[in-house]
Amino acid sequence: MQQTEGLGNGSCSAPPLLSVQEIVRSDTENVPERYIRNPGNRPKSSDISLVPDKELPVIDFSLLAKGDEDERRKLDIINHGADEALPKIKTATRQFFDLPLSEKEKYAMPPDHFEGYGQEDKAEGHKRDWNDLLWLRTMPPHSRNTKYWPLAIPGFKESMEEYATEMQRVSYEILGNLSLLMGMERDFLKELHGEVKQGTRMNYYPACARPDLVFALSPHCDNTSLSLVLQEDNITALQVKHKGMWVPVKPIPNAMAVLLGDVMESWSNGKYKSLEHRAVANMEKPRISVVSFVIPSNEAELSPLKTMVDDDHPIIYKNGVKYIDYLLYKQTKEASEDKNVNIDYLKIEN
Ligand SMILES: O=C(O)CCC(=O)C(=O)O
Ligand SMILES: [Fe+2]
Repeated sequence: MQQTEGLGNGSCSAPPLLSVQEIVRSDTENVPERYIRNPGNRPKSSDISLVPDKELPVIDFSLLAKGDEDERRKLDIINHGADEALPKIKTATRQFFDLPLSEKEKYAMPPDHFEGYGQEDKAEGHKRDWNDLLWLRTMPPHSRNTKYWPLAIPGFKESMEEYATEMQRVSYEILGNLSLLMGMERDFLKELHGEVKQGTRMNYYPACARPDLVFALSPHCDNTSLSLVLQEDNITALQVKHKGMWVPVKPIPNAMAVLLGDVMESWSNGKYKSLEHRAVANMEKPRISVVSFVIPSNEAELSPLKTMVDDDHPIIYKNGVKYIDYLLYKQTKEASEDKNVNIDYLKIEN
């Protein structure tokens, strides 16, 4: 089996660029050792082609925006009004990954950085995901690092700007509704973020000859307040953990999945759980996804809201953990341990 890992430009100082897309380009059967999970940590064969047996809740955003109580607290969202932005960002994502490696390399993620083109950081000896990505800071506009933006692709900038604006609008509406659900004023959660940051992650998962041996994306929780996942139509690959079982999230064309993250679990004193999720690979065709992350400022405090704590709901999450401290802890752990680090760091018991 040919090993195509570490596609560098040959110079000693440049870090090797890893790309699963390049691995399968020359040999579609190739699954290098570093991607093969140890037995016991593989997707169960029956989990790879999970057929949704029940419908996940679908939020009609137009009802949510009108203040409809029943629409609050659901999972997939439709009628969000971003109908033009979504297909455009999918096209832009495909166009980026279709570029030759020599072009994509121009946007390569430097070592120990999360922004740019590459793969998620994993320490030596730890298994990699069957995933290449482009991670960009997208909001606020002054945070954009355009050296990582593939501006040579016609229309990329406009598509990304439109998508970023639309995702910000949708996120604020969701945060507003969650604030009301938690007994606070509409603007409360948004303001708790400090300056609200938005990151966009474009994912590419090539077809894989052995989806039973790899994870497209390891099980994880997002370190966000919430994440909006735009999926490829017609491929069911995203799975969420519900009552100990992996449940597939069947894509609804032009809808997004809303995943609450660790920050919301802490703010809600555990009422709204950070959703564990993962993606499985498939043999037939490549898949893309685009994720919009809602991220608090470094100084934002992760403490349960006063309205979420009473005699029946004693405080179980710490007060006053700075977002940056939590993030650094989680990043160090995730890179050095081949497992999902859960939210325990934020719990008082720990
Ligand atoms: O590709 C997907 O469906 C999920 C992506 C995801 O969870 C992430 O990028 O954090
Ligand atoms: Fe995620």
